[in-house]
Order: sequence, then C-alpha cells, then structure tokens
Amino acid sequence: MSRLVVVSNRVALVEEGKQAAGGLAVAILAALKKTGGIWFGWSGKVVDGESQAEPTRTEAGKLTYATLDLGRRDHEEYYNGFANQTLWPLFHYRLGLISVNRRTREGYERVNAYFADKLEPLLRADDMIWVHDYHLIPFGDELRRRGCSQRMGFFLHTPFPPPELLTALPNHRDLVRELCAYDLVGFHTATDLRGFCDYIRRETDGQVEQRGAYGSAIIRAFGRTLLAKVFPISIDTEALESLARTAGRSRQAERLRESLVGRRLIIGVDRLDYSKGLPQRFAAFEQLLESYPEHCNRVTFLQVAPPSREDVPEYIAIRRELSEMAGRINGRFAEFDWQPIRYLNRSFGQRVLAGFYRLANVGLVTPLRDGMNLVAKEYVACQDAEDPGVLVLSQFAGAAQELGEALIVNPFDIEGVGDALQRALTMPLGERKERHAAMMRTLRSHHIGWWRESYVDALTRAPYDFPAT
Ligand SMILES: O=P(O)(O)OC[C@H]1O[C@H](O[C@H]2O[C@H](CO)[C@@H](O)[C@H](O)[C@H]2O)[C@H](O)[C@@H](O)[C@@H]1O
Ligand SMILES: O=c1ccn([C@@H]2O[C@H](COP(=O)(O)OP(=O)(O)O)[C@@H](O)[C@H]2O)c(=O)[nH]1
Repeated sequence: MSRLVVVSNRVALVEEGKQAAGGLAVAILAALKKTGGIWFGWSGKVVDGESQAEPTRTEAGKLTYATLDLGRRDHEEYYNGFANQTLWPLFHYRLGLISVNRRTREGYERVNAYFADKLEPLLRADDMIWVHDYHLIPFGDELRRRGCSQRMGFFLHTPFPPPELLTALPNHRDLVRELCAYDLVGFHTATDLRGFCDYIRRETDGQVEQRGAYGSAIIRAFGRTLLAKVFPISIDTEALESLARTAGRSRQAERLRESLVGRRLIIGVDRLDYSKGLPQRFAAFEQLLESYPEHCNRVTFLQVAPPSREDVPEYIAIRRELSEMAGRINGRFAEFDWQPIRYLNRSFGQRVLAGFYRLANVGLVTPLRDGMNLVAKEYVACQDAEDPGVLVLSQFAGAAQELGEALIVNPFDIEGVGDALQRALTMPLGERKERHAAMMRTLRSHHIGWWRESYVDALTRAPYDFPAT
C-alpha cells in the first residue's frame, strides 16, 4: 500500500495516546495510521520575520508531522488576505465582502510555492498526496512544476460557487487550471460539483463527462484528465452516539440542565463567521418570542460562538453586531429570572458539546452558505432516540442535501425560521422519532470512515485514463 501524504493549512498535532479534536482530524489520522505517512502544513504559529526555513518534524509511530511556522507577512497575505478575505467570501457567494488585490494573491501563490519547496524533498515516488481546502489550491500545480508525478488529490471543504460568481475573481482561470493539476478533486455536494463542471464548460475549451449516480464527472481540461466527485464529509457517528449517552450526565451538562429550571433549550454552535447566519438567527429567535409569546420565560437559546480569524475586519464587525443584538434582544424580553439568549464567545470540547446537544430540544443550524456543517450532523447523532430533539437546518448548508428529514429553512426568511422554531418546539414525539431515525440511517451509513475510505480508494485508482467517448 502506498504511503499517504496529507497537506492542509492546519495540522492537528496529537500527543501519543490522546484523542484528536474534531472529525476531520480523526479521519485524517485514521487514514495516516493505516498507511503510514506525513501530515504537512502550517504549525498555527506566526513568527516575526521570514517563515521557518525547514519544517519541524515530529515522529509518532508510522506518522510524521512536518510543520512550518509562518512569518508575519506570509500569514497576513496568504491566510488573512487571499484565503480569508478573497476566496472564503467568494466561495460562500458573498461578492460584496471580497477584497481583491495583487499583493495578497502574490502572497498566496508565494506561500503555496514555499510549501511545495519544503514538501518535495520529503516525497517518495509512489506516495499518494491528499491536499485539503481553499488555502492550497495551487499546491498540486507547484509540485507538478517541481517534477512530481505522484497521484494527487484535492478536497474542497467549502462550497464551490457557480461560474457567474467565480468569474468576479481576476485570473479565475489560473485558479481552475491549478485545480486541474490534481488527479482527483472532491466536493461536499452535487451543487459544488455542478459549479465546477459549469465553469469548465463555459470558461475553458475543456470537456465534462458526467458519471455515476451520486455525482462524479471526468474533466478533460488544460491538457489533463481528472475525476471530480462528490464525497460528503461526515462524523464518527458511533463514537458520538456513545459519547452523548454518558456526556448527558456530565457535570457541565448537569449544570446546564439545572440552570434551565425546566425551560426548553435551543442550541447553536458555530465559529463566529459571517457565513453562519448568526444575526439572522438571533432575529429569528426574537421573532419566535414576538409571534409566540407563550415561549417567553419558557425557552432559552444558547449560542456557542468561538471567535475565528480575528485579524480580518469582517470578523471584527460581525462580533460587534452580534454582541449588540444579543444585548438588545435580552434587554427587550428578559425577566429578572430569565435571560432569553445566552451568547458565549468561547469554545467547548467535544464531550461537553455532546452533553449540551443531548439536552437541547432544538438544534438551530442556519448558515447562509456552508460547505457541509458538521455541527448539524453531530447534533442529530447526540440525541436520545426515544426522545430526540429537532434539527432546524438551512437549505444552504451542504448537510441539507443529506438530512432532508430536518426542518429545512431558508435562513434569510426570518419569519419562516421563527415559525420553524415554533413547529420544532411543539412537534409530537412520534414525528420527532421518525425524523431522527431517518437521519440516523444516513449518518450510520455515511460516517467519517466511509468518507475517508471512499476518497482514498478513488485516489488509489488515479491517474485516470478514461477513454474519450
Ligand atoms: O482554520 P480556520 O481558519 O480556523 O477555520 C476552521 C475551518 O473552517 C472551515 O471548515 C469547513 O470544513 C468543514 C469540514 O469539511 C465543513 O463542514 C464546513 O462547512 C467548512 O466551513 C474551513 O474550510 C477549514 O479549512 C478550516 O480549518
Ligand atoms: O466550541 C466549539 C465549537 C465547535 N466545535 C467543533 O468545530 C467543528 C465545526 O465544524 P463545522 O463543519 O460545523 O463548521 P466549520 O467551523 O468547519 O466551518 C464541529 O466539529 C464542532 O463540534 C468545537 O469542537 N467546539
């Protein structure tokens, strides 16, 4: 079996014997432990001056972590700049928020080239290379320029926008050409795959041949043949189910339960990101209290929102906006013994979250656009099958394409989400159980191991030499 080399912007260094945080880290570690290999990327540290000259290597059995500290300028232009102020809003359909400038684009290309310089000497001829996310689109092309002919796959964790939006980016063609340097390009949903195929058809001389029931296409473009395919990421369903059974009785979950003194609980858990639709969500909760005043003093909304990408101006703005909204709504509806919104700018570990999900009558997941949204899946997996809560889910989260039994909402329709909350809070047990059971069937078959194995299996078969039709 070939060795696997995983490349991602963030590397989750896990101490021997300790548990990795987050489904993606668990999946990648499981894949790497099987085949042995390297996990390469940014260390998460920013240093004064230049980026680190040589990677720091940490050995853990058959696995080597190779990480690089980024210099301040590289971090600013590559991560804060082009990745998070251009590609992130563009890929989340937010043209009004994109900033376009040559300096950050050059920084992005420079850091990708520098990463390729540092990984190339560590590679073996029969390695399989799996690159993750929008930070690293040019990375495969950079390796190819250095003569690397190994099998290379890319997985995009965000949405891929339709060509009408993508063409707002200067030099958009270069970015898509770089994507075509990979042998396999994975997306979360059929919508994302369609955006990519439409771009190839409309903006290049390339050809698209659609295949497969679940969504895949052979792409011939820029002198290369590659497979583009849908691989919806998921969670470790079984592990979360068993975690939630005991986590519901943990000290923190008990404290939360006691603090509610019999009130119902709505929960939201998101990075503090404008893509997550938090202002609209707060407004929808306000709408619930306004339209259905019987819930006043009977329902609490807990929103966990750890700050994210704090150097980027749009993230500073959304944080201010949400604090003001929470203050205003609480000021309007609170009683001396009840605070309607508990808004927390901090993160919690998976075990605590599992206990909180288990207690919550409603999981409220309303992004304006989201690649997948693992929180939606985690909420469902953590419910008690005999008395499950209800998932209210945005139609614009990738997860909605699999979890059709959730209450699917349009997050821009504040009154509609308010009504969905009312429906969720009053849904009869029989309907709750049916919806939950159907979603669990999906999550049990499409779990994180299935995602990882399907992707690695497809990459193993590269390079693709499909006969032209
Ligand atoms: O690394 P950060 O800048 O702190 O951001 C955290 C991650 O956010 C994004 O997550 C996406 O991946 C999830 C798993 O596939 C998916 O469910 C979600 O919809 C996406 O938003 C980002 O794409 C990651 O690279 C970041 O590490
Ligand atoms: O306080 C928190 C908030 C979130 N998460 C985890 O972070 C991930 C968020 O993934 P998702 O796909 O929902 O969104 P992203 O942040 O990747 O855009 C999920 O596994 C959450 O359980 C966490 O561990 N602690």
